[in-house]
Amino acid sequence: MRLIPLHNSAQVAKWAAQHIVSRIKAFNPTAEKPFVLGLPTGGTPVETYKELITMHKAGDISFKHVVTFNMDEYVGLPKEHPESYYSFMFKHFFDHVDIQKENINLLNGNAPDLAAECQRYEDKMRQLGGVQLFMGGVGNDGHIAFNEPASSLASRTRQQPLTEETRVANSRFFNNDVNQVPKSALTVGVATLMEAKEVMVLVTGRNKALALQAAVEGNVNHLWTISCLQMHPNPVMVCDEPATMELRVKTLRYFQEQERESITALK
Ligand SMILES: N[C@@H]1[C@@H](O)[C@H](O)[C@@H](COP(=O)(O)O)O[C@@H]1O
Repeated sequence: MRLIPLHNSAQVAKWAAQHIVSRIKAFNPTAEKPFVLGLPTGGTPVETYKELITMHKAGDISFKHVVTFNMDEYVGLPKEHPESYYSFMFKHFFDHVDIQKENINLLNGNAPDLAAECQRYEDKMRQLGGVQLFMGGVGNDGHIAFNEPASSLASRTRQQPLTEETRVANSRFFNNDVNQVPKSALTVGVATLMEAKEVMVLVTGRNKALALQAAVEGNVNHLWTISCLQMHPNPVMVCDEPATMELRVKTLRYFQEQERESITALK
């Protein structure tokens, strides 16, 4: 596992955006061979999307041959609702870059057959040769995408009930009214994420410190689904200082030493 310990969330956004851009460039995508990028929502990645937009506007990167798959979507929330993940993605990213509309994939939380919708999503990812890089965030309780505690580590894309903790955390986007937060979501599974060539998770803020500890120092455990990354061949966690508060000094020093070059290379 790589852990990139940075000072603040602005640096996390910069590092993550530069990493995505360098992966896309190295892949050299074309219409026939697009780069498949997995994307999250939430407060954490907003700054990274801003950095990507800045780099795009500066002419550093094109998303023309990038195909995206979002991690999750609420069930039953109209897609035009300002807090649907569909609306989020257009507002914070898609509307500002040159991605082609037909290359955008989001789960439809209003599909008449939700199981079929999840299968369609899995099939489409596979047809495109799988995800090259999946970016994610993490919930306070260590969930990745909407793989809530005790999700099977072999789970695939499916409907998942949301825990009270997650609904309370996300009520900040719904006028602080937990009753407005949908009770379930469609989410890619842990096993779906594990098939991506690389998984990059952004972890910022003191409230993510226990999740980061579980991911890096804990055992692989379905109660902290983020810990699945320990079994992934190519995971990278990018974090700020407050998120490292629960790590052992020795753990943190190890990664600071290990990643010195990549940290100093940050422009
Ligand atoms: N389904 C999303 C996750 O994908 C996200 O990682 C998490 C943390 O969000 P935030 O970045 O707002 O803390 O929230 C939601 O539950």
